[in-house]
Amino acid sequence: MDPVISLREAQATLGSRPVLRGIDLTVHRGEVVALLGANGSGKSTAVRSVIGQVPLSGGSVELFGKPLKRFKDWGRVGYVPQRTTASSGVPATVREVVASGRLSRSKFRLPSKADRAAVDGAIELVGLADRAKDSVNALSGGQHQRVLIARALAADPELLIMDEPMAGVDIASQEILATTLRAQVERGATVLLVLHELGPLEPLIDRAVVLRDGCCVHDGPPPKAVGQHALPGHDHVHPHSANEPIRTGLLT
Ligand SMILES: Nc1ncnc2c1ncn2[C@@H]1O[C@H](COP(=O)(O)OP(=O)(O)OP(=O)(O)O)[C@@H](O)[C@H]1O
Repeated sequence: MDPVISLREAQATLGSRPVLRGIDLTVHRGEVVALLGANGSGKSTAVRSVIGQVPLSGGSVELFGKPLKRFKDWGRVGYVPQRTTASSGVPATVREVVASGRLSRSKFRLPSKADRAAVDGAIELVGLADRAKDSVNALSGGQHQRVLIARALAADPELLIMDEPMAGVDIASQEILATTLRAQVERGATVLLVLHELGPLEPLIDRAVVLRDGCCVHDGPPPKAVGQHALPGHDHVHPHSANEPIRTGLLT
């Protein structure tokens, strides 16, 4: 098995708070792994440490078998940050934002025919072809999310890391994204997803890793949703106190 992500004994402190307290997370080539856990359990921090946005205070990260410090091949990695807007304050069209995701592949030369086709293909995949020339400022929250996903797909990444890609996306669009992701997996992509609910992605998930208070408490088959959490359309974030058992909606 060929590890694409290896996080070993990862520790991170934000402010004065220990947020990752010795996490092991390995994602092998071609696997689809869901990172689950209550609000504040450290999921975003874990994925941000994988791409070098959060420095580790202990432990190590490797990407494609290389220590993060020596990893330079960012065109192989697509990242969708936790819900944010695709707009940077500078007016940009959907196409321009998605094309920015191709820069790591096109090495800042003029875009080739293949670059343009990849950008168009990514926009098509997320169902925004008719909005390609619109300003991202004119999009809804869920459409922004789809632009960010298209931006990550534009470089044809071998590894896709997505932080709650379904947040705020309606069921119909979730189905579109599930189909998009299935196509990526079929072409051999490796995927790490932070999720609250597996929803339409459930059939794609090979393994689930559950965090609690910065520690890994489960690494294995995805837990089955039961009760109201299994209902289609169930999509809410649970308020969690530190002493409450984890109820991700998947474990109960
Ligand atoms: N920049 C920061 N400075 C200080 N503490 C932070 C910072 N970012 C996150 N934290 C804290 O780290 C903990 C983990 O945050 P993180 O965003 O990784 O959780 P999460 O599991 O992704 O949560 P959610 O499901 O709400 O997105 C939280 O307690 C949070 O308050």
